[in-house]
Amino acid sequence: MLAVVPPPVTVRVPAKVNLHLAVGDVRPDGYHDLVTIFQALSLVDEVTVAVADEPGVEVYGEGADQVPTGASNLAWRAVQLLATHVGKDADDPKVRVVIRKAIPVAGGMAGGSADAAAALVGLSSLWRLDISRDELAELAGKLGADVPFALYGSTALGTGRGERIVPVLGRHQFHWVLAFDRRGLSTPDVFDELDRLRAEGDPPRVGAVEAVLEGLSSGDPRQLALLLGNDLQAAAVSLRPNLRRTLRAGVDAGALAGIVSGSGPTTAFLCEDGDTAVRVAAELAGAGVCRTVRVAHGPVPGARVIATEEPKPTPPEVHA
Ligand SMILES: C[C@](O)(CO)[C@H](O)COP(=O)(O)OP(=O)(O)OC[C@H]1O[C@@H](n2ccc(N)nc2=O)[C@H](O)[C@@H]1O
Ligand SMILES: Nc1ncnc2c1ncn2[C@@H]1O[C@H](COP(=O)(O)OP(=O)(O)OP(=O)(O)O)[C@@H](O)[C@H]1O
Repeated sequence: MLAVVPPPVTVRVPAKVNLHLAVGDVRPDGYHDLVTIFQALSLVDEVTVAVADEPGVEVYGEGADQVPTGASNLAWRAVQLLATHVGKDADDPKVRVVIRKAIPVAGGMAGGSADAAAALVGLSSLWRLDISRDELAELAGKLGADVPFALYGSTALGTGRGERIVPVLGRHQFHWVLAFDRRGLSTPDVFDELDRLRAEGDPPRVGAVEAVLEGLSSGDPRQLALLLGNDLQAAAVSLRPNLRRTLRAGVDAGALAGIVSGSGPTTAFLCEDGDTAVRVAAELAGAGVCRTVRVAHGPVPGARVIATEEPKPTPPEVHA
């Protein structure tokens, strides 16, 4: 009898921006305690997993040449972790992973984490596993602090290393412009720089998270704009002083506020509405302060299997 090979599974997974990122002291394990509000945006990677005799990873799209295709690829690490968890051979899982990237690499938007979350969801379907999202989230937390959020998407409060996720309810959409920088930034370097700045002085700290939750529930981008904040911003700007100019240029172009996204160097600009976002994007692209500009909205759902015929959204792209 012929064995039936299941068809490939494609998963769409969003980038994130941190609307609020409060960083505590460094812990004995080298991580920092965080209180953060994540929002998933309509800037997505697509990850396809397929049964294959020749295992491996292929990467296409935004920044593909900077992404490892070997054992250090986060999506491949997810394959191996899930294989071990369900008793398969992690060294020969008979899976091929194809990643189509739109999320900037080392951009502070959790692109690698998103791909890992997508691989977990895709394999659960390919291998027909009876595994809940909460069980997947347990595994996801072992891969990186940002991975569990990419499973859930929408808007959520993250605590611990950022891996403990509680959904934030809300039905309002917000409109963003994202400015990609010319080169990526290493997340550990940015946390180290914050520790250094704190040892030397008193870099700004964000306010209380409750105010941001209220701003979100109001649905008023003007109110939310006043409350956006990121403790890592001073460190990212210290390592990349050009970000100061980018942040200024976005606000000059008509955004309500701009912040560094996570550990940067991507900057995210909150706009009044979708039309304003397109105008701000065009002006920012013309200002020559960044590599590429994208328009996005959020919140959007987390990693989910898509029908193969579902068209990929193509956010307006403007090259600076
Ligand atoms: C900056 C954020 O994107 C905000 O959401 C995340 O905190 C980073 O999450 P991530 O990239 O998934 O981080 P991981 O891959 O788990 O950790 C990479 C490195 O970042 C630093 N790190 C990360 C998360 C955290 N809460 N404290 C840290 O100090 C540590 O040096 C760690 O070794
Ligand atoms: N699938 C992947 N996609 C992107 N980068 C990957 C992937 N797997 C491994 N990496 C490595 O991880 C590094 C960080 O990439 P990533 O895009 O996740 O950063 P980031 O968006 O700044 O992450 P975060 O916001 O979670 O800190 C890259 O420099 C790359 O070498």
